[in-house]
Amino acid sequence: MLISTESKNCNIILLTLCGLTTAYGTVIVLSNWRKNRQLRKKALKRRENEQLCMQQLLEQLANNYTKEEQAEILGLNAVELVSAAQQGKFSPLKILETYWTKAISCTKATNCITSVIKVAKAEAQELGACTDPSQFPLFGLPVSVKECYGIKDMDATIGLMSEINNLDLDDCVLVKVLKSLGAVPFVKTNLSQITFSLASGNPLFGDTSNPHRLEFTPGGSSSGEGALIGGGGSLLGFGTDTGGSIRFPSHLCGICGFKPTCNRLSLAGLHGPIPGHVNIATTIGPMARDVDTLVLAMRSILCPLMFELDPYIVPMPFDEKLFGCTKPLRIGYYVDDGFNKPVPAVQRAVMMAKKHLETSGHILVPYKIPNVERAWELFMSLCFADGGKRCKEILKNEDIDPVLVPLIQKLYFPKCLGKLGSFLVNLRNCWKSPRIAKDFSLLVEKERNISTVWNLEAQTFEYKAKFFSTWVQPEGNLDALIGPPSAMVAGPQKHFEDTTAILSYTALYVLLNCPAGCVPVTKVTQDDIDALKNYEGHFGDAWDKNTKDACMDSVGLPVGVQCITKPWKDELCLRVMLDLQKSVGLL
Ligand SMILES: CCCCCCCC/C=C\CCCCCCCC(N)=O
Repeated sequence: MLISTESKNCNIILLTLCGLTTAYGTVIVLSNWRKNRQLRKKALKRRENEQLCMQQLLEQLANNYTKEEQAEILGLNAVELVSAAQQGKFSPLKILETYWTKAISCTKATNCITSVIKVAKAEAQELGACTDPSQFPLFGLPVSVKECYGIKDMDATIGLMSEINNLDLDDCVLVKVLKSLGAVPFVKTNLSQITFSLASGNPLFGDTSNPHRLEFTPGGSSSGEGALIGGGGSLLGFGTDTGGSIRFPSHLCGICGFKPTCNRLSLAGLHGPIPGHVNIATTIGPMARDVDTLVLAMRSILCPLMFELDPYIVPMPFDEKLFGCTKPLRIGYYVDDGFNKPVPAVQRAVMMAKKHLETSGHILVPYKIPNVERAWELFMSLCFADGGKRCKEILKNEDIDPVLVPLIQKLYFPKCLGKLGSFLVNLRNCWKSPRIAKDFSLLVEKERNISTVWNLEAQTFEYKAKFFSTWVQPEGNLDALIGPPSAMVAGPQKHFEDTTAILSYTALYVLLNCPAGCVPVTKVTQDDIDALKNYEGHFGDAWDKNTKDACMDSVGLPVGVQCITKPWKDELCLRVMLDLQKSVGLL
C-alpha cells in the first residue's frame, strides 16, 4: 500500500515534470516563432519603405536633366569625371543626381542597392559652393559602399533582420575620409548574409543578380558592389574581403577589385560577423570598372586623416616610387592550385595574361602553390576556432539564407558524432570524396582551446614562411604572382553553396595577408564550353561536378585574373594590375 502510494506520487511528479518541460518547450518554440514573425514583418516594411523612397527619388529626378546631359556624365571614367567637376563643367549635385538615377535603374534590374544615402544631397550642395575644388582629389565623385559600412543615422544589418533600425551614431573612418576628399557616398549595396558566403543575398534584402546575366549570381559577399559597378551604376565602390568577397564578385561581374594588405585601410566603424578574427582578417578595398580608379582611390585615401582617425593603421602613404617603377618584374604564374581545377575559360585567361605581361616586358615563370591543403586546414580551423558559436549566435531567430544553410547545418552537427558524420558523408557521396569528408570534419570540429589556437597561429606563420621561401629562386626572386581568382565563372546561384570549392584561390591570400586584385581579361567562348564538356576536375567528386554544371551556360560572361604581391607591396600589385589592363584593354 505504502509502495503504491510512493509510486503514485512518483508518477505524478514525473507527469508534472513532463508537462512542465513540454509547456516550457512550447513557450520557447512559440516565442521564437513570434520573434521571427515580428522580424519578418519588420524586414518586409523596411524593404518596402526603401523601394518606395527610391521610386519617389526617381520621380523627383526624372525631369531634372536631359538624356544627353546624363549620357555625357555617365560616359566619363572616374579620373575624367573628377577633373570635369573640378573645372566646373558639372556640379557635384548634377553628378550625384545622374548617378542616383542610374543606380536606381540598375537596382530595378539586379537588386543591388539596399539604401539610398539621403545626406549625400546636402554634401553635394556643400561641395558645389566650394571655391577651390582642386584641393579635393575625389571632388564630386559618387561612391557606393557595402551595406556593412557604418553611416551616421543609418543601419548596417549585414543581412540580419534583428539589426534593422539599429542606427549608427557616426560615420565609419573610411566614409569620413572619403567625404574629406570630396567624394559623395551615395548608396549602400547588398551583401551575402553575415558576409559568410560567396553568394549574393540575404533574407532581408533578397538576392542580387549578375548584370551580365540576370538569372546568374554576381558572386559575393560584396555582391551589390559587383552588380552596381558592373551595371554602370557606380564608378567606385568599397567592399570587404575575408575570403574573396572583393575579388570573387569582381571576377564574376567583369570589374576590377583590390584587397590591400590588412591594416593599410581602416576597418573602424564597419559591421562584421566575427570582429575578433586575427589571422583570418577582414580587409576593406576598392572596386571599379578600371584599375586607374582603384589607383586613384588608394592614392587618395592613404592620407593623414585616416592615420589620425585610426592610429592602428600603418601610416604609409601611397608609395609612388614603387608604383611608378618601370623595371621588368619576375612574375610567377599558375593555372591550377591542384585542389580545385579551374574551368577551361579561367585557365585560358591566365595564359592570356601571361602572354600580355610578357609582351609588356615582364619575365613570367611557372609557379606551383605549396601545399594548398595545409592552407585550407589552417584557414578553416582558425575561421571556425569557436566551433561556429558566434555564427550560430547571430543567426538565432533569423531566417537563414538557403546558400548558407549547409554550412550552418554542419556547425550545428553534434560534435561527438563528428568522425562518424564525416565517415557517412564520405560513404553517402556518390563520388566518394575524401576532401568533402574532410571539409565536413573541419566544420563539425568542437570549439578549439587557447593552446590549440596558438598552435594553429604558429603553424600559419610557418606556412607563410614556407610559401615565401618558394619566391626565392636561383634565376632571381619573384616580385609577383598571377593566377585564377576562382575555379569557376558566373552561373546559377544554387551552384555557389560549396564555399570551400570556390574560395581556395582567394582565401589563400587572406591567410597569407597578401595584397591581391582581380582584373577582367576575357569572356567565356564556345570553345571554352566545348572543352568544359571533358572537365572532370582533380577528384571527380560532387564539387568538381558542381563546378562543371555551374559554368556550362556561361558563353559571353567575364573572366578575370588575380594578381598578387608580397604583404605591404600594395602599390606593386596595382602596377601589375595596371600593366595587365593596359595590354589587354578595357573589356
Ligand atoms: C586557403 C585555401 C582554402 C580555403 C577554403 C576555405 C573555405 C572556408 C569555408 C567557409 C568559410 C566561410 C567564410 C569565409 C568568408 C567568405 C567570403 C568573404 N567574406 O570574403
